[in-house]
Amino acid sequence: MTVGSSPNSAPFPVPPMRWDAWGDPELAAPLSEGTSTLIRGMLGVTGETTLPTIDPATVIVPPSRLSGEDLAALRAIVGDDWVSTAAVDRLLRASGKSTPDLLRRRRPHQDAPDAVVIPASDDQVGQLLTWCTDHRVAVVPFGGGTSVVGGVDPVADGFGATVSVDLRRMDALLDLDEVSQVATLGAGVTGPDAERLLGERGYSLGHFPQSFRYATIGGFAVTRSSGQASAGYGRFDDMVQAITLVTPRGILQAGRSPKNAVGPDLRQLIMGSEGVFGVVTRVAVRVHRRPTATEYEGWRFDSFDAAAQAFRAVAQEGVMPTVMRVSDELETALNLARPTEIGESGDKAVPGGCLAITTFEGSPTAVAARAGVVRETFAAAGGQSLGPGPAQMWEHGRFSGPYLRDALLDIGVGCETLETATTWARLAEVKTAVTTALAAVLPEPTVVMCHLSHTYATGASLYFTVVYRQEGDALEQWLAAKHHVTTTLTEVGASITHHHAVGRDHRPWMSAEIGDLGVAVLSAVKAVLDPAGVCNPGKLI
Ligand SMILES: Cc1cc2nc3c(=O)[nH]c(=O)nc-3n(C[C@H](O)[C@H](O)[C@H](O)COP(=O)(O)OP(=O)(O)OC[C@H]3O[C@@H](n4cnc5c(N)ncnc54)[C@H](O)[C@@H]3O)c2cc1C
Repeated sequence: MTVGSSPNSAPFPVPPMRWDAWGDPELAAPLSEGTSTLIRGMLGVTGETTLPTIDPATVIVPPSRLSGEDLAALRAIVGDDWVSTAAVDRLLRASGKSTPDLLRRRRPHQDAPDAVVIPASDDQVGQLLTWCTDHRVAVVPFGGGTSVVGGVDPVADGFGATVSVDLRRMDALLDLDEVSQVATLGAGVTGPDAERLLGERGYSLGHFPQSFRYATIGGFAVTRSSGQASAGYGRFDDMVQAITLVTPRGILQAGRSPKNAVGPDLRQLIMGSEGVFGVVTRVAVRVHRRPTATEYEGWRFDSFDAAAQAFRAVAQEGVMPTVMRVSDELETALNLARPTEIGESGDKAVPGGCLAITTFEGSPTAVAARAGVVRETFAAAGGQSLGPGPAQMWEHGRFSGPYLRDALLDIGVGCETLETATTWARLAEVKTAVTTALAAVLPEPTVVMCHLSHTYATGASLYFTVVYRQEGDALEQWLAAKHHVTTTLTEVGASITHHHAVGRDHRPWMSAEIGDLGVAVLSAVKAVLDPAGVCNPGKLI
């Protein structure tokens, strides 16, 4: 079955998103001639990419393995209009958006779920899970499809077919408790819709991952996402008050008060479950009054080590900005904190040093007090204030970085990100280990840049961007590098992921991270909730 028309004219379109690249086609821009020449020269790229993009009309998607009777049964559950086997709909939900995903999208034969099914209620999700259990069909929950770890790949794993269960009809603000500042949102609400729905009532969620425009409340919860404002508002798993999971065995409802002592916290079991225990249909989250004041300040530090010490001092003092982020020397030199200026000659205000940015949101009094404490700590640690400009510019361009990756792939340059977390005591060692591991397996010169943007009292996440010359089979080249660097992370005792989650890609290292007993515990929970194993096979455990 060929796609035959643009995936963007699908019967069930996703928010404007290229099927074979990141984001809104309207916002994608090719690299300027100057930038392209600079990067190719820097990395020694001479030829064209080994994998050019392909015409969607020539893409071949296997026919659906579901029979007419199967589809009639699915339609009886969710309604006639909410089941599709159109190749375009299936293709739009066939993978996430990692670099390996985008490289696979440059091939004519594509794997895809056998149908897209869009339920509207807990009851419909429950009926779907029962039908899929009885008919040996795998279920892949789908939020925004922004997974970068193979989380939405249509893995059949011994089942007769796969269905993509898209949560987009669960898109409402179901409740807002203004006294407690807790909002209950449907799992399919996207980042912008959450801000719009809450904004109309004077509130904000404050969760802004770089995938904000597409990713959903359910996706944030089950991947334990961390947004750019994690310093001020916390990770998504810090915000969750209650969560509803529909499983093949029934509904698991967890959380009825901010904290309790009722045995292990089942909310934590559902968060991070990545669809393997069932489908999250709604989440109650802490929200904030919309800020009435915002302050921005950029800083220069002599080195990444000096900046990391300043960040540690701030986190351990406990008075945090809303956003706190620092680029290492290389990322600063290449302007990656301000993607709209990439390829220009680096930040002249921070020659040889590192650019840090802070923003503060809240009431004018709270903002002034927090900014004062942070300013004092940064200055004492050798930071030099650059005024509001750099932080405002970062905020302006903060969602545009991922578009660059597709432009780089088009000129034969590989680009991918990876992340980890460790303690402050091991931060420098882990940063060096990752950089060395990538340089050892990718062609010389490979550029490995790093930033800190999720900071805690006891440690931080390190986020790396890798840019390298593609050689041979571009997909195999990156998979080999990723394998080597993930193994290195386990060897140096750092986490295999801080917020990208496990999915299919990190699954082989789960025993190294949580031990065989840890994997057995999660498998036992799955056996209880999903005895037939239909929920997202091949992911997490
Ligand atoms: C360019 C880019 C930037 C990114 N930036 C960030 C970032 O800053 N911070 C961050 O944390 N992550 C980031 N990510 C990763 C990704 O956006 C997150 O993992 C996000 O939380 C996934 O949400 P989603 O709705 O798109 O989920 P999907 O990609 O649709 O699904 C992710 C996983 O969750 C499962 N799932 C989805 N919804 C449900 C549900 N309702 N019930 C049960 N299972 C479900 C899926 O089966 C899959 O296993 C980025 C990704 C990209 C491509």
